[in-house]
Order: sequence, then structure tokens, then C-alpha cells
Amino acid sequence: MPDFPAHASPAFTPAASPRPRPQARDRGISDLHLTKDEDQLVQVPPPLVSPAFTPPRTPETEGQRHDRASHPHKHSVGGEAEVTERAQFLAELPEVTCEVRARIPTTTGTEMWLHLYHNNVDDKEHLAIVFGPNIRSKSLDRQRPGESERDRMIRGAYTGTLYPGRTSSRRVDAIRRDAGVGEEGAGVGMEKKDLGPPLVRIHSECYTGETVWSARCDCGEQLDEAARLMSLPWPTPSNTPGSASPSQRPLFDDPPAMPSCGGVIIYLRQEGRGIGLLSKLKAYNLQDLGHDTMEANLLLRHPGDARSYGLATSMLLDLGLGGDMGIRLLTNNPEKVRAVEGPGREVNVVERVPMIPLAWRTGGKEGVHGPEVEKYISTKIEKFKHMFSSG
Ligand SMILES: Nc1nc2c(ncn2[C@@H]2O[C@H](COP(=O)(O)OP(=O)(O)OP(=O)(O)O)[C@@H](O)[C@H]2O)c(=O)[nH]1
Repeated sequence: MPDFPAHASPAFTPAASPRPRPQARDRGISDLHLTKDEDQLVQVPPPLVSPAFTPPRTPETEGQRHDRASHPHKHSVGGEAEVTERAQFLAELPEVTCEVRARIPTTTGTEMWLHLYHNNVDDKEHLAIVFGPNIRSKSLDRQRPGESERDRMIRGAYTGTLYPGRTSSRRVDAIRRDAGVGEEGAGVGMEKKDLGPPLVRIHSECYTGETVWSARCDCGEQLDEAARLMSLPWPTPSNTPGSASPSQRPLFDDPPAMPSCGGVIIYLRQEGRGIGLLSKLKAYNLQDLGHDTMEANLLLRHPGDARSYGLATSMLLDLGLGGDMGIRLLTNNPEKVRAVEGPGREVNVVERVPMIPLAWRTGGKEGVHGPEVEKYISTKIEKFKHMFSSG
């Protein structure tokens, strides 16, 4: 067993050396030659499994292989060459239920709908922040035993807006029935078949970057930017003269050139890339001692990235965003693209939209900048193989 430094967790016996493993996250999508046979898969060393790691990983993690089914998996994202991989996934997606939804007004006039989810794999409250009127949670709208119209309104299972004295939730199924639209119809906005794919961000919790203004990472900025993009005025067929292809479309400064279904930020409680705030703060001290963000995790006997995205897949499906229409995923992280699609390709990522740091786009005038964030982003590029262009 290798010698671990004193700051490494005493409670955990590592399953393997804490050196960066040659694994999928260390390669770009186009580098994946995924014709591995089962023998090759078995030879891959097991990962360092974090004791703080709660949700099961759906993507191609080597651990928990006995739980996994193997599926041929095709990608064609952001214009990249289509590759086929034999990815390892959990056989089943987690079950999720939207417990409550509420309107969140903002000072800019944008309104969003905060959806709080429970699930069957952890006890955390994961969130979906929904922009636009066309995305609704199926589990939220479902009738619950014995509930009154007021109960439904209190948990957010209503259509339109609440006002003092309102007595009916105006159920979506009744509206659909009256309008003669089936499952596909959004019921309260336009029909989904007339709309383009929604913009989706899968965001992981970062207390330091989002709440205490840390300039070690760009997480707060990314959350703000995702919300800004999803708050842009929604084009409708009547005010949209024509649709441009994704490659013709400016990435950040214009709304999508075709009517979009809306936008969703899936906010997962996976602080510190899944290692938790306690370990992340230790990792920051290791970073101040000269290690990069991946090395610091490994020295603490955590994986470089301990996150999973099965909950995000299930939440997107609950919001009606699987299927043919697909989603446009706002990320630089190739692993997220693969993982969110799910074990049976339940969600289809039709486009990856990169997140370019604001400091890069403004010549350093705006956005998070400084030596720490620069090192953080360069490690994302070099070791996590994040892609900061639309290619
Ligand atoms: N362990 C660790 N986690 C960090 C550090 N800096 C930020 N994080 C966490 O990294 C996560 C941010 O990742 P995301 O922004 O969701 O996604 P990403 O993998 O960076 O990829 P993008 O989608 O391109 O942003 C959050 O959970 C942060 O708390 C760090 O130095 N160490």
C-alpha cells in the first residue's frame, strides 16, 4: 500500500493507488475508441470510491460493475465525429418525485419555477430551476391520495398563476383534454412538437463559488450565465422569421433562433464534485500547498470526480425532456454529456453548448479572474479534458 500523507482520511482504505487513472474522463470524446471487449473492461483497476459519495454513478465508472448493464452508445455532439462506445451504466435510473414547485420572481423581471425533488437513492433535495411555461413535472401533476384543490396549489401543482382567493388548481390533464391534446402537448404553453430543444445545464453545488464569492473556481459565474441565457426572451413562431442551424448561431449573445421549449438548470447537491464541503476545504489547503484540483482530491483518497448524473437524467425525464426532441446541454465536460443521456439513451443530447469563462470573453474586464481560477481552469482542460469550444 502506498504511503499516504497525514491529511488523508484515516477511515478509508484505498482500493487503488491515488495516481490519476487512465479512464474516460482523461480523454476527449473523439479519442474514445470504444470497442473494448469484456476482458479489457475487467482489467481496468477499480476506482477510489469516496466515502462521501452518495448517488450511484450511471456513467462508465468501473466500480459497481455487477450492478451494470452494458449498452452500445452512440454520440454525435457539437458536430464531432460520431463514436460508438460500450459504456457501463446502472441498469436502472433512480426514481424521482417532484415534491413541490414555487414561482421565484427576480428583480430583472424574469420568473422561474423552482422544483424540489426527492429520490430513492439519497436523502438530498436536488433541484430543477425551470425557465419558460412549457416544461412541467409529471410527478408533480399526478393526483395524490386524498388531496384537495388547496393542497395541490400549496405544493405547486397548478397551472397559470396563484392569486388571493383562487380555489382551483386547473389540472393539466383537464386542460389537455379540453384542448384535445395528448401527452405530448405542454397544455399550458405551446405544443412541444412545435418547439426546439430546451437549453439544459446540469450544475453541481458549490458553496464557495456560489455563496461566499470564491475566486478559486468559476462555478458562481457559470450558474449566473446559465440563468441569463435561459432568461433571454423566448422566441415564438410568430416573432421568429426563420431558424438558423446551431453552427450559424452566436453562442452567447442571442437567443436560439428557433422557438425553444424552454430551459432548465438541474441543480445537484454534489458539493465539491461529490466529495462534500469538508473534503473540498481540505483540498483547497492542498491546492495552496501546490497541488492542482485533481491531485488534491486524490491525495484525500477521493476520486478526481465523484459525481454521478443518473438523478439528472431522471429529473429531465420527469420534466418531459427525454425522447426525440433532445436537449442542448450547456457544459464543457465530456463526461456529463455521456452520463446524462442515461443507460438506455433515455435523454438525447443533440448539441453541446460550451461555457466560455467571462474573463476570456471580455479580455479580463469581467468575470472571475486571478491565479487560482486560472490554474483551476487549466487543470480542467489538461486533466479532466474539458472542451472550451463548440468543436
Ligand atoms: N473537489 C473540488 N471540487 C471543486 C473545486 N472547485 C469547484 N469544485 C466543485 O466542482 C463542481 C463544479 O462542477 P460543474 O460546474 O457542475 O461542472 P464541471 O464538471 O466543472 O463542468 P461544466 O459543466 O463545464 O461546468 C462543484 O460541485 C464545485 O463545488 C475544487 O477545487 N475541488
